[in-house]
Amino acid sequence: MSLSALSGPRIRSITEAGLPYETITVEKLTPLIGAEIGGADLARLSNRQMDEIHRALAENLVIFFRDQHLTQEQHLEFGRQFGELHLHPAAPHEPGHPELMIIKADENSVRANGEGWHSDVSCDEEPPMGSILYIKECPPHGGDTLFASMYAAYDALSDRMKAYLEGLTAIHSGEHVYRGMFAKEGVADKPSYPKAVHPVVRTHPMTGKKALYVNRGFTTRILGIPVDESEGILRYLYEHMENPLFQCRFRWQPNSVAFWDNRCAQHRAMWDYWPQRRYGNRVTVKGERPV
Ligand SMILES: O=C(O)CCC(=O)C(=O)O
Ligand SMILES: [Fe+2]
Repeated sequence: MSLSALSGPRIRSITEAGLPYETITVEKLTPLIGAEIGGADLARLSNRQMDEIHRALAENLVIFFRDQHLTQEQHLEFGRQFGELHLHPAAPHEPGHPELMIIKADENSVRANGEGWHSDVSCDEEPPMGSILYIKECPPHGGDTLFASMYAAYDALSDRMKAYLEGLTAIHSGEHVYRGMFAKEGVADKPSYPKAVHPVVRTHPMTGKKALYVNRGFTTRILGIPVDESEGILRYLYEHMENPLFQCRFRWQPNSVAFWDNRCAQHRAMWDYWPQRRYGNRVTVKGERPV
């Protein structure tokens, strides 16, 4: 994301925190994370609604919309209003639309997308800022998605642990995640997958708040400490961040949309509905190098 994208309406919307919303409704799922937004048709948004959606995302980390009827183009266009779109390094996409990732599980699946806790594509040098998942078909129950606040997980660490983590960096690797993952969907493997080094604690560029930034999916090793120490610390941090106190859980209906901020939230999809089918598309917005 360019620096100019961080000025103007985005900054203004954050500074309005605490004021009532005028053009949308915002119903929190929990005090710390998640809110359902009403009164917004994502295919037709006023500038004021866009500002308020920005602000609702910054305040709630993940926001949900019901009963949306978007064409593929409208889904992409909604994403573009938040920045350039990200191309997934491995996952299948809709024909003719490389930015429209397919999220699908049915009776033939041996896996589903996002079954473990992760932040999307954190193995990229510049991991995506946000992901906009539009589920079109889902079972009557099951297939929920869990989200966890990495601000809350960071805040709840002891001062000693915060001091210890300060300045540490970790390797995030896509290799073990993506190699062979989409073979069944007919996607050939690439020669290599992204790998990056990111700070263990990052500062959110819009809110200025600190968030834990290691995840079970991609983070393989904290640098600058012995391997066994890295394993021990990562194991502790993963257990810590999976405390239900930091989470919300979204129950999908057909035509729901979830928009999460990968910089401060992790998520995990529940594949508890086999052999039923769940289908949708994800549009992913590019982000910046974590600092
Ligand atoms: O299917 C879901 O609920 C989430 C899957 C996932 O991890 C993603 O779309 O990034
Ligand atoms: Fe994901």
